[in-house]
Amino acid sequence: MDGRLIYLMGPSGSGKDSLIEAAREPLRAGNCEVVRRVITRSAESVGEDAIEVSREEFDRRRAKGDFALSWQANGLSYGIPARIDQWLADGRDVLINGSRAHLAEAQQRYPTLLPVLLTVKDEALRERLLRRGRESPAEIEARLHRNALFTADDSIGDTQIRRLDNSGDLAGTVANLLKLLNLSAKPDQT
Ligand SMILES: Nc1ncnc2c1ncn2[C@@H]1O[C@H](COP(=O)(O)OP(=O)(O)OP(=O)(O)O)[C@@H](O)[C@H]1O
Ligand SMILES: O=P(O)(O)OC[C@H]1O[C@H](OP(=O)(O)O)[C@H](O)[C@@H]1O
Repeated sequence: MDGRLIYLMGPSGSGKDSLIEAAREPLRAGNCEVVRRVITRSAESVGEDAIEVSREEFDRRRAKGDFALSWQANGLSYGIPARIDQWLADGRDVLINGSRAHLAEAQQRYPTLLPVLLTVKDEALRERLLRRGRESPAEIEARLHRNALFTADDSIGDTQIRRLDNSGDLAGTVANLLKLLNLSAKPDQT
C-alpha cells in the first residue's frame, strides 16, 4: 500500500525547517520519512539539513531524473530526491518541505498528497527572518514581498489545505502536526 506524501509549505521564516527538525524523531517513530532537499544555496549559509550543490550539478541531476519534484524560488533551485517514490511504494509516509508556488504541479504528479500550510502572524514573520539573519536585508524584504503576494492570492485558500499555525511555541506546533497526521509522540521511556 502506498504511503502518504505530506507536503509542508509556508512563508520563508514561518518555521518549516524548525518544525521538521523538532518533529524528526516522532515522525520517524510513526513510520514517516523526512527527505533531505537538494538546494543550490551556498554551503556557507546557515540553514536546514540540505544537500548543497552548484547550479551545474543541480541541472545535471535533474536531467538524469534524480528528482521527484523540483522548482525555483528566491533565486535558488530546489530538488526532492526521487527515492521518495520507493518509500511511498513501500507504504512509508514521506514529509517534504515544499513550495507554495509549486503546489499545483506537485498535486499533478501526486494527486493524493496532503498539503499542510504553516502560517505565522505577519509581525512575527519579519522578526523571525531578521533574527535568523541568513539573508541580507534586501533578500529578507524580497521574501516578505513574495509572501504578501501569496497572502493576496486566493488560490492558496484551497479547502483541502490543512493549516497549522506556528505563531506560538514550537512544541505546540509539533504536537498539532502529529495530531493532524494521526501520529502520536513515542511514549517517554525514561
Ligand atoms: N515557534 C517558533 N517560535 C519562535 N521562533 C521560531 C519558531 N519557529 C521557528 N522559529 C525561528 O524562526 C526562524 C525561521 O525559522 P525556519 O528557518 O525554521 O523557517 P523556514 O520556514 O524553514 O524558512 P525558509 O523557508 O526560509 O527556510 C528561525 O530563526 C527559527 O529559530
Ligand atoms: O515561497 P514559496 O514558493 O512557498 O517557497 C519557496 C521556497 O523557499 C523556501 O526555501 P528557503 O527559504 O530557501 O529555505 C521554501 O522552503 C521553498 O522551498
